[in-house]
Amino acid sequence: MTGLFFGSFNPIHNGHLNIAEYILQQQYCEEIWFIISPQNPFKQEIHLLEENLRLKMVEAALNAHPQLKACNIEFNMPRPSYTIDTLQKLSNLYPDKKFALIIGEDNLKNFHLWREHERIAATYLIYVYPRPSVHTTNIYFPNLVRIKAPLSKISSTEIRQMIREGKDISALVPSAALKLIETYYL
Ligand SMILES: Nc1ncnc2c1ncn2[C@@H]1O[C@H](COP(=O)(O)OP(=O)(O)OP(=O)(O)O)[C@@H](O)[C@H]1O
Ligand SMILES: O=C(O)c1ccc[n+]([C@@H]2O[C@H](COP(=O)([O-])O)[C@@H](O)[C@H]2O)c1
Repeated sequence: MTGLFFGSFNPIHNGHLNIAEYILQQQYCEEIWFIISPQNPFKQEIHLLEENLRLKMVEAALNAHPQLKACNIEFNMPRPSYTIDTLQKLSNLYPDKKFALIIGEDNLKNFHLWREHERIAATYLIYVYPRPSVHTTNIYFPNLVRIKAPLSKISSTEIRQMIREGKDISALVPSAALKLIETYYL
């Protein structure tokens, strides 16, 4: 199984990396592709760093992890980035691969608002990683797999804020991407 970890990664942080490592360690997937979305349909463009810079940070962070790859397939696709379109494109390009989605619980909460969410849920396994302060126990569908894993409070929003305030973020982001992150967000 190839896990598709969709995200803005603005910037990538240790929460993301811990999720991916846990999913590999528990053998839910053999490899995970980080799909950098230029424009989440629900996020304001103004808050997003240019996608090529976000990609560079993800590549730096994943460099030492052979089972984790950065993927820029959405860079040449229409905006905003609708996940159903990317899933279809990837399934056409890689007919022999089995894909599953990986999302945080905050995204599960809004999943019913995603374009063609019923088709996504009918076609792909969806691994949901728990997120603090988000409660979605009322949501159920057959392809939903809840990962029972340690919670992480880290968010990209908090990291951007800390950089603006001159605080030390080194414990929160992958060390291989630290310099790039500090440079791009200062
Ligand atoms: N600490 C976390 N715990 C669980 N899931 C997370 C965590 N951080 C991010 N995710 C999930 O990873 C995916 C990509 O996240 P994203 O790039 O939006 O990071 P974020 O920290 O949520 O960013 P922002 O604070 O800018 O919204 C999403 O599905 C999100 O739910
Ligand atoms: O397809 C949709 O309708 C849709 C709606 C909201 C979010 N998404 C995708 O969900 C992913 C998670 O986004 P984010 O910003 O929380 O990391 C990202 O790839 C978005 O493009 C997709």
